[in-house]
Amino acid sequence: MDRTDGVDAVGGAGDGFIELAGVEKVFRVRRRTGRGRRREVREVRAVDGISFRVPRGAMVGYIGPNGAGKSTTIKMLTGVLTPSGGRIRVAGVDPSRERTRLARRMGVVFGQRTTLWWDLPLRDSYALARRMYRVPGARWRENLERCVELLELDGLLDVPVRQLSLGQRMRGDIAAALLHDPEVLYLDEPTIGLDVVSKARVRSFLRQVNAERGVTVLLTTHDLTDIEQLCDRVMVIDHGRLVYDGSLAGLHRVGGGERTLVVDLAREAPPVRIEGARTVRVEGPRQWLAFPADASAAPLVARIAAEYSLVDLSVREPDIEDVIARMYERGAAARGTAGERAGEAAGEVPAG
Ligand SMILES: Nc1ncnc2c1ncn2[C@@H]1O[C@H](COP(=O)(O)OP(=O)(O)OP(=O)(O)O)[C@@H](O)[C@H]1O
Repeated sequence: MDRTDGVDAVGGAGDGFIELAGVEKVFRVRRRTGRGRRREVREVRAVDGISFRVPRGAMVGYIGPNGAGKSTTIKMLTGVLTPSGGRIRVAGVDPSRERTRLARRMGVVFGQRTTLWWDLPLRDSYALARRMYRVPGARWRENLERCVELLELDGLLDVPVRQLSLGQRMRGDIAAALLHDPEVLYLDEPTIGLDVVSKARVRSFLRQVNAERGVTVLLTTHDLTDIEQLCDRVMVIDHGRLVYDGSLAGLHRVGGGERTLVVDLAREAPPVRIEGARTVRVEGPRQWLAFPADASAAPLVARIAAEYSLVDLSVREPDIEDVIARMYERGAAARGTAGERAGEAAGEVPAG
């Protein structure tokens, strides 16, 4: 398999701005069971020996099914949780030991929760954060202006957070995470529940922040389009273990899934017949065409446009759950730890 440009192979050499070596997190859950209401302690291995390195300035996807251990990893990276085993370094610092020192250097967005003050307008939330991080006034104003412009927050700064739509609130949260010039940004489902337009805005902003300021970004998402549009590298976690580290195209190759091209024609037509795709659904002028997930949609679009009158189109990524299930079916999720595979030349390694 070919190595992805700019990708730091798992456990390989390079500037590991974020470094995890054999990291584990075990939760002990107490519950009362049976008639006697006996107390039982159950162990949940949320993260089970994960190793990877992310170089400074990279934008990396961290994906997996529900309960895989993504949020737990992010909480350990931010220092909110202490690992049960292994070692974490972010910019050379142990996050759980020096959480406050690191807090100034990182931004965090949890898509399902806001870090903003619910009853305050965005502007006041930002002013409070500015005092907390002690950012010089001129720098703060410059950052705020840039975020307001790129995230289209103008007109929203004086609205109390609870009155904002989900998309507006998310953009407000992303700005809040960046106003103190962090070197690293952790995003946990930043596009969850957003409409297409808001998703596009958020993605374009993240691309700019990464390119212009060199902010290192670790992104968890259920939407593979986020990964496709933002990340050269994706890591897949399942049951607390890293099962893949490489490019999205490589993941599709080992997962062997299909993407769907949704086309809107000018009028109803019989199922489209073109080479490289098969029509799986027709509803009025809209048709769904499945094609191999590691293939490009561009030639298909060109073929359809040449023969049909095309009004609109979009590409849908397969579900993460399906991709991972197929990886296991095909035996592509290899045994052995990610660290052990460091010697292998591939950037696209099914790890496991
Ligand atoms: N504080 C906790 N106490 C006990 N178990 C926990 C705790 N936090 C997480 N877990 C368990 O650890 C496992 C991993 O959870 P985690 O939230 O990290 O997964 P996730 O990949 O982020 O999932 P999702 O996509 O659903 O948010 C799950 O089985 C979860 O129930």
